[in-house]
Amino acid sequence: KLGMTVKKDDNFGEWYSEVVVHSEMIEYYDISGCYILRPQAMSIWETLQAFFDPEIKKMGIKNAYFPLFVTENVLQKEKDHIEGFAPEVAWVTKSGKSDLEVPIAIRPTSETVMYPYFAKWIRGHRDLPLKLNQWCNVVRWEFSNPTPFIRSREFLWQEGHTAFATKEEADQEVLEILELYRRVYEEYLAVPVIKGRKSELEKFAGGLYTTSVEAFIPHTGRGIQGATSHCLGQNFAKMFQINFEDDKGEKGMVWQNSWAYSSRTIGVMVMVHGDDKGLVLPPKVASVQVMVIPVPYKDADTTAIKAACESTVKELNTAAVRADLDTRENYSPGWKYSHWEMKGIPLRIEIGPRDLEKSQVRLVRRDTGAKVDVPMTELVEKVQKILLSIQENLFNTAKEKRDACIEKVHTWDEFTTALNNKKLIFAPWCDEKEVEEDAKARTKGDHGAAKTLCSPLDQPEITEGTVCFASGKPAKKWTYWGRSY
Ligand SMILES: O=C1CCCN[C@@H]1CCCn1cnc2cc(F)c(Cl)cc2c1=O
Ligand SMILES: [Mg+2]
Repeated sequence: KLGMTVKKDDNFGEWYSEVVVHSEMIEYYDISGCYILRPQAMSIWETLQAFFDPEIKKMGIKNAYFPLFVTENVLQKEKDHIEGFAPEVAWVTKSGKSDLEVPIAIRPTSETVMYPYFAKWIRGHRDLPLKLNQWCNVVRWEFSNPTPFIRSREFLWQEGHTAFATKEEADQEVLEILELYRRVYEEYLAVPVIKGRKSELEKFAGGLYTTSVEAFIPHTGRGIQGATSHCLGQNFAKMFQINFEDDKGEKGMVWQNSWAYSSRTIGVMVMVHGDDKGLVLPPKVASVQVMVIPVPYKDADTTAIKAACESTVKELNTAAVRADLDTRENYSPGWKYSHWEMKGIPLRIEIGPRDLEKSQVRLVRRDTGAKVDVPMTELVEKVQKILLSIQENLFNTAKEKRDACIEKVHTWDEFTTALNNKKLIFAPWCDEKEVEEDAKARTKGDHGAAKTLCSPLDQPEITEGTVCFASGKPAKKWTYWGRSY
């Protein structure tokens, strides 16, 4: 395989496409907007699932699996739920040569698939809370620029759908799930995110309120929604007649939530950490954390070197470090270094004749390129420490870069300047829908309009007299604004 040819600073879109393909995470497919997830990508997906699934089970959520297909009349159940989404619904209209009697939609999300059965299963308050999740794919036939992991016509996600007797229970779960999403990004993918609430304009129209974790890509100056946790209120309970008899014998409607993260998480990680050598994997999601490479010298004892590599891998694997070795003779050490750097392996171990003599190995970090010689007797402890340090360094570096992009503004002029400087804008806002709509209209351009990303749950104080940057009205919230994916 050729090396990287595009630099991250020169052409981000082409760089990104090259990284995901050359790191062997993605293979492009002959249907636009569809991508093959190769093992490295799938193993990251599985690692995140291995964290998230037990966590939601601890919260009493059970996995189920609902059909991929939904009938037209059920999908159309509620106009405002699918308002504007209709063009992206994919339909099955034939089987073999014959047309289907009634066209069948492929789920773009599963509210309308699930909620008729929630109505059937929920009768009394003893049937509550009902808390289901499914790990599945969904299809949205979008036409705006398809991007591997970030925007694809089919993607993997988990979608949680829960129903409670009281709003308080729903409100609490929304935030518990949001904290899990923060952990997926910050503890596993080493990507800093902001927990916040979506504006009335940006929220899920079918719900009561939407919370999200928002990431930011400094290179493009664009925000990206990382995951979302909605409180649906009783909107869907009304639509689908999901009510129950409470303990006083009265009929009440349930309070619902729905929440999701998707394979988009992987793309955000690539964008944030990748560099001009290719992918950079945080150790916690790296299927191989350490690659051991023999450095044979012309007359050196290659057998002894190979044996040392094998015992090094064995020792690391015994200590639950995911290590592998590359002893292929038809590739030079140099070729292997750039190959495994391209694949994002966090740590490389080189073992040559000099290392053998001194009973040491050379460790090379993928994040900083730093090299350190370590006595073989201290191998495991040093490798474990360095892997932790790489995980932390990736997060801290990403956080510093993200924070350096944050610009606090107070006026419209400061806002537009910051926007054109690709900043993540933090502004006092009157929280009025028309003002956001107006700001969007005024910032329309070939880079896309500015929009609210979220109002952080952790709100700074609004000092007396602070006015909205756009309308001049009294400010109600500090809100992050920017262009987004
Ligand atoms: O974001 C989540 C968490 C997990 C469950 N779903 C919600 C809302 C999804 C919004 N949404 C998003 N996209 C959609 C696309 C569509 F074609 C149709 Cl018909 C509906 C929707 C739609 O409702
Ligand atoms: Mg969409």
